[in-house]
Amino acid sequence: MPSLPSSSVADPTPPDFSGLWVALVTPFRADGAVDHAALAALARRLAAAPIAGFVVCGSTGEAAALDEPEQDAVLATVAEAAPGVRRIMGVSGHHLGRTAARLGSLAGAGLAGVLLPAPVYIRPSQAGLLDWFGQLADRSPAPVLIYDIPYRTGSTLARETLLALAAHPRIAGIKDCGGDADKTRALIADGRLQVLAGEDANIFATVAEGGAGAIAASAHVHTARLARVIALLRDDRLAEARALWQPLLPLMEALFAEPNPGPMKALLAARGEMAAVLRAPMTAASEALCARLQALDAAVDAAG
Ligand SMILES: O=C(O)C1=N[C@H](C(=O)O)C[C@H](O)C1
Repeated sequence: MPSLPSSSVADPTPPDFSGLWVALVTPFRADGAVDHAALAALARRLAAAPIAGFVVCGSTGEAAALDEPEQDAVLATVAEAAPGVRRIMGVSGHHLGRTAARLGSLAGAGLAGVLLPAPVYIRPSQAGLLDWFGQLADRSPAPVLIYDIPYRTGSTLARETLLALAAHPRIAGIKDCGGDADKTRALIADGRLQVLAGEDANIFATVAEGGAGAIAASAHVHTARLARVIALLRDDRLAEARALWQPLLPLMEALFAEPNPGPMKALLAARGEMAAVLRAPMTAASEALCARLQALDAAVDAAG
């Protein structure tokens, strides 16, 4: 196994990423511009729930369709609307120098962390992935969460690679969309990375097996309920957690029945919180799914 490049000095206190992080959508107006008023109102509403914080400009935030000034403006709006809530910023790319420079540009942003995926489109070797994350972590102004999402990046991070990266003092956790339960368990057993479920339907299993929490797009709705599920699981109160979780699952599955974040934006639009507008190539959810989402959303409320 290749070794890590040189790294920075360890943080004295390891950061705590446990709990529920909301992977924020970026609302757009009908003319396609970022709807900062809707974003601020959304951040204020969610800040009242017991969340760990926000993930800004992740895949749910349509970061790939935002230029850097827009991403900075989105981050600023969230920080201003909910100043007491921690923020993780998504940073992705496939050019090492430009991605490192982007990280450097966020130095004064007061971030709790950055969420870094593998370089998209390139499909490097495991040694190349180790180098990518190691070099970026060396230069990151905030603790790094590895975003393991092979179906978006095209690169699978092997268990050995992740365990090697866990030795880096700036790499604190993983958003786990890896689709490999054995790998998830090995990381939890190893204990150095905080494992956050990144697939909404896997939240229960991951946290029940010792994961620290979740980063979830579905957390825009029934937020307190989902946060409670995680808290109960972390407290070994399985039956109570299951009772709250089960009514959420059909809605969660429907929220990913079409490409995220179309369904979530449709539901938030039906609640009057924003327009159901996405930037190309993402598309709005179908009318049939919108109707189903509203029925499933009401069913969670009815479940009490
Ligand atoms: O943006 C995120 O973070 C999330 N992305 C996943 C995705 O790739 O669609 C879903 C998850 O709920 C949060």
